[in-house]
Amino acid sequence: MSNLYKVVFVLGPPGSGKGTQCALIQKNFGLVHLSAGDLLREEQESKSQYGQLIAEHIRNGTIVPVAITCALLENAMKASGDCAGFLIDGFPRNQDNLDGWQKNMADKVDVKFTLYLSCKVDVCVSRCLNRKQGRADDNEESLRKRIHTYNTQTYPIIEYYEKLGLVREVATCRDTDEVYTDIEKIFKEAGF
Ligand SMILES: Nc1ncnc2c1ncn2[C@@H]1O[C@H](COP(=O)(O)OP(=O)(O)O)[C@@H](O)[C@H]1O
Ligand SMILES: Nc1ccn([C@H]2C[C@H](O)[C@@H](COP(=O)(O)OP(=O)(O)O)O2)c(=O)n1
Ligand SMILES: [Mg+2]
Repeated sequence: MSNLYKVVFVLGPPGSGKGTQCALIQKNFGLVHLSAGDLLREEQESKSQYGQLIAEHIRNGTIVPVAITCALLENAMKASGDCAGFLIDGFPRNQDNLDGWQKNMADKVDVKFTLYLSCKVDVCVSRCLNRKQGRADDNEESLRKRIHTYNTQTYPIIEYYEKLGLVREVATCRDTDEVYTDIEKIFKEAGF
């Protein structure tokens, strides 16, 4: 048991605060934050053979095939050395992600729970439009597609983990520090 990687998945709509809260959890609990979206953007910017495919999925708000994303996550986990565990942000985002993860990673990890950051769509959209990170997908058209993908493909994954009793939900339409106070309790209760 002890040499399995501890994993917490972090899911929620675009702009719900996954990256913001993961940075705080990483700092205070020593878990390593791995954002699937960030890893895909880095892969796209390197001279990857998948660069164009990744760019198209990001702009269209659709989900990159799991073989690419899961390999990036596994490589990042192997490269990170000893840590309290991993916060896997923005994954698994659809059934293909989940199937690929179960096939390749299920016997190497101990999934503790899924942190579900819930937030109203209008708040999420306005946060993304004001994010100012120069992202190709923080525009109204891409956001409409990303929200559609979230509702039709990602939310069912949250429901899957809910049925297993593995979802911890935190409402994020509040100040960052109020949200984090609730998250901190959840991680303490889980023994981190
Ligand atoms: N609780 C909050 N209140 C107000 N703004 C927030 C809050 N959490 C995050 N933000 C801002 O909203 C934007 C999206 O947050 P981010 O953490 O990147 O979300 P996600 O990774 O879920 O898309 C960022 O500009 C961030 O600074
Ligand atoms: N598991 C994943 C995660 C992200 N992606 C792609 C498609 C997503 O719309 C983009 C951006 O994801 P990211 O998690 O960075 O976006 P948000 O933080 O939710 O705003 O990356 C993916 O294809 N597969
Ligand atoms: Mg993010």
